[in-house]
Amino acid sequence: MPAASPAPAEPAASLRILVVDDDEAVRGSIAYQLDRLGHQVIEACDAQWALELFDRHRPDLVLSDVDMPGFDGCWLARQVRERDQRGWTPLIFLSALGEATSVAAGIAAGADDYLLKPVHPVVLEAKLHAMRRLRDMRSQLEALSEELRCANVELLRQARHDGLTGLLNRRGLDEQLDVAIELSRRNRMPLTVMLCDVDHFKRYNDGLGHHAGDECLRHVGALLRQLARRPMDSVARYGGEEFALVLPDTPRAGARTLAHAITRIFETTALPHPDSPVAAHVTLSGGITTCDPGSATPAATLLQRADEGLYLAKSQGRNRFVSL
Ligand SMILES: Nc1nc2c(ncn2[C@@H]2O[C@H](COP(=O)(O)OP(=O)(O)OP(=O)(O)O)[C@@H](O)[C@H]2O)c(=O)[nH]1
Repeated sequence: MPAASPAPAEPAASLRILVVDDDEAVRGSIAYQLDRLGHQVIEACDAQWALELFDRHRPDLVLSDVDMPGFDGCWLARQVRERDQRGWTPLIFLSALGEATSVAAGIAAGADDYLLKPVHPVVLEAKLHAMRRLRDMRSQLEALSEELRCANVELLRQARHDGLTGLLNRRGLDEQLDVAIELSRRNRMPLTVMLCDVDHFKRYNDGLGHHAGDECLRHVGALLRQLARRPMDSVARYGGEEFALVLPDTPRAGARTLAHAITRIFETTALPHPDSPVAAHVTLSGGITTCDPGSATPAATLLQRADEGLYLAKSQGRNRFVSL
């Protein structure tokens, strides 16, 4: 019975292969075989030159002799693995040294396979297919881990932002506030915190429906963002219809100016409020507190003072800001 011929290998996608051998005839013969299989070949006659070419071309695969003058294949394998820490380049040793200890040392140095020279062309082709499969798996893994990384970044972003307005949520603001307090202490800058609340928002919802209420909150958020637009300013939806602003390097006078601008922009935008005893448009009440340069007042104290100011603004007739 005729010997079964090897199963035809799937066509190999072109690989960039670094061939390292000090024997020009051996190197040329391997390069010729690889070239015929459609691969792109880079040749090096010693380990040091191979490493330079590896850095320059980042090949898909390294085929290297082990016993070479100067640095040997094991040295090359170790260097490649060191440079490869974020990825993985398959490396196969082609050697005339077939003792078990040589094979073990080659694999320990970082090789993925160890073939005895001369290598049968069919065996070499089969090994290339195996390495290509591994390379493709690695690419898929890399793509997957990049997807996961992006998903994690998005999850972190969502954990700190409010879905309705796109502003920071309470958690995001608390973090920003801690950073702002520390910065204000170190740089001896004043720090202002404002809490604002939409006046008679229950009536707004009751009159126009929750959907319109949501739209109104988006609008309020956008207006506040528009005014508090310094790079270090933070605007957050702090809860239901309550918004918070953290304004580093903002003294009392600056805070008053901003509060005035907020009241004015709601007047000029005049978003109708059909059932507000305060005005025909949506209005805000707010509490303001400013800590003096370097005082490092705790976050809870600042928020409590701003909340007391807000309570006073509500009780004094709404549509105003009270600074404490
Ligand atoms: N549409 C909508 N309404 C919300 C949301 N979160 C909270 N609210 C509503 O906001 C209203 C807040 O009502 P209150 O706390 O009584 O305050 P208010 O009516 O604004 O009255 P004052 O603050 O005293 O001026 C409630 O009706 C909540 O249901 C939201 O995400 N969307």
